[in-house]
Amino acid sequence: MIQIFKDTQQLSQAAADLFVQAANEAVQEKGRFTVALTGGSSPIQMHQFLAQSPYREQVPWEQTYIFWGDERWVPLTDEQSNAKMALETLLNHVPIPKNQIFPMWGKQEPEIFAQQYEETLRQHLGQTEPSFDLILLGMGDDGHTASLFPGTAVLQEKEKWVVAYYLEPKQIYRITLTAPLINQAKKVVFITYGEKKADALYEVLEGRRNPEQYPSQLIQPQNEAIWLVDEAAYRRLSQAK
Ligand SMILES: O=C1O[C@H](COP(=O)(O)O)[C@@H](O)[C@H](O)[C@H]1O
Repeated sequence: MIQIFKDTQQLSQAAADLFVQAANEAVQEKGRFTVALTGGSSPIQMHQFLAQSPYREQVPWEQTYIFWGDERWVPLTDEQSNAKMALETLLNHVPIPKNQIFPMWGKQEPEIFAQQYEETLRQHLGQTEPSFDLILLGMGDDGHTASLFPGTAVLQEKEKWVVAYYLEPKQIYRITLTAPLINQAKKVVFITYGEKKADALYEVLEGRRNPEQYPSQLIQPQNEAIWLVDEAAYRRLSQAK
């Protein structure tokens, strides 16, 4: 499902609304809410809404468990850290217990950390049908999502939930949830805006199937993904209609 917004403020507010709704539904149903945040710049405005009234009071923070969809393998003090961004724009401003926040960063080797993160997820996502209540995703100009980058081996992963690997072009380790786990989520929301995303958005949603080049095509959750896009990102799709 695609929802189109005039500007990033309206789009980010809609994302915050979906967050509040998913959180309350999950807590009503089973007493807790598990969510994976996205990194990059796209979620910042949504975080700022959630950190302020009236949104701040509408989220059951005491019952919320925060994970990440992906991370650059850098300490929490590094400007590249997705967790640092989320702490500064959202998590440091809301009453969430600190032991319910699970950044993708540790002192061990990234591959070992990935295995341990998966074990932690297995303890939190439920036994019978393990799934996140909500996964937020962004999309890069190249069609990547989380750290599922074009042409990487992680795109073929069928078993593991979390994978760390060296991303040669960017000269950095990345750690990411895999498509099989993302697709088990109860709700997946993409936050995508800006002219620079227009070509990739078109290819992902209307182009021929080619997830090696456009990994966002791998995201096909049991319940349809919700794409929140602005008019600039939607431009090529609107021309095609
Ligand atoms: O590297 C990453 O990029 C994508 C897209 O970032 P954005 O700045 O265009 O929003 C992001 O979704 C991912 O979490 C991040 O690690």
